[in-house]
Amino acid sequence: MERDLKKIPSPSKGLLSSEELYEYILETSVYPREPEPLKELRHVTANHPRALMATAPDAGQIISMLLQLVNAKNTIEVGVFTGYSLLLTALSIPEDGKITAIDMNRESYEIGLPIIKKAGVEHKIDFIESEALPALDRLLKDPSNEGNFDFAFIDADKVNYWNYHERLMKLVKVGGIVVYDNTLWGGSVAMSEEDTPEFRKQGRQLTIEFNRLIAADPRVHISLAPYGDGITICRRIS
Ligand SMILES: C[S@@+](CC[C@H](N)C(=O)[O-])C[C@H]1O[C@@H](n2cnc3c(N)ncnc32)[C@H](O)[C@@H]1O
Repeated sequence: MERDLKKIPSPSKGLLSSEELYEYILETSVYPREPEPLKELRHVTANHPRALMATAPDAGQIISMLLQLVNAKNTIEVGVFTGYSLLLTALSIPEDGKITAIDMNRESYEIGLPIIKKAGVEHKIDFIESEALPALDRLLKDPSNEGNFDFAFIDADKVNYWNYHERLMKLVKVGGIVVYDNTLWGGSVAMSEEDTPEFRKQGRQLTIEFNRLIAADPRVHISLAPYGDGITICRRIS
């Protein structure tokens, strides 16, 4: 029997006023337009014990639109997991586009890889199994990489977001876009310390600090948008 992949639950990260409202957005606007390979990858990832790590489909939809709006061809991804955001990037950039995808865990990438191959987009991906900071520093050692990227998506360890940002301000061209995931951290950024569940406390502090720094950074225009777990869209302006 054919599975109805539209029905796989994507848990709300709690930012909207009700689960029903989030479901409404997914059911009316996201799932009907989600490419089949992405549905399949979302389904495969749903069985993973850390399935919640995957980029939310509604965030994916706007990221795909941004990629196409800026005609992104050469992109960076930090934090691949099973590859939802990676596959959506690969499906959104042209045939000769390239994604430098960095994750220290190749095992999870391999869960999604058969679907990426079946979708015919593996040739666009250069997967680097590494800690992200040294990998970005290696890219920066080659001067031809400076300003050579049109787009970057960052979805890894929050403790390094500002370190990634400093490197991306050299790698991504002026006019290019950098998107940071989880910048509302389950809504905890607006909670008091006492009301914040223990497991969210450290991420909350790191996210608040990152949001403060990026809001004061004159090198970028920004928009913190409540898709998924919150995404901050930056456009490099200098
Ligand atoms: C939230 S998940 C990424 C989700 C992914 N964007 C998706 O759509 O499924 C975070 C990923 O970052 C990776 N990661 C965490 N810290 C890292 C680091 N310092 N260097 C490289 N990868 C890291 C983890 O291995 C994990 O796969």
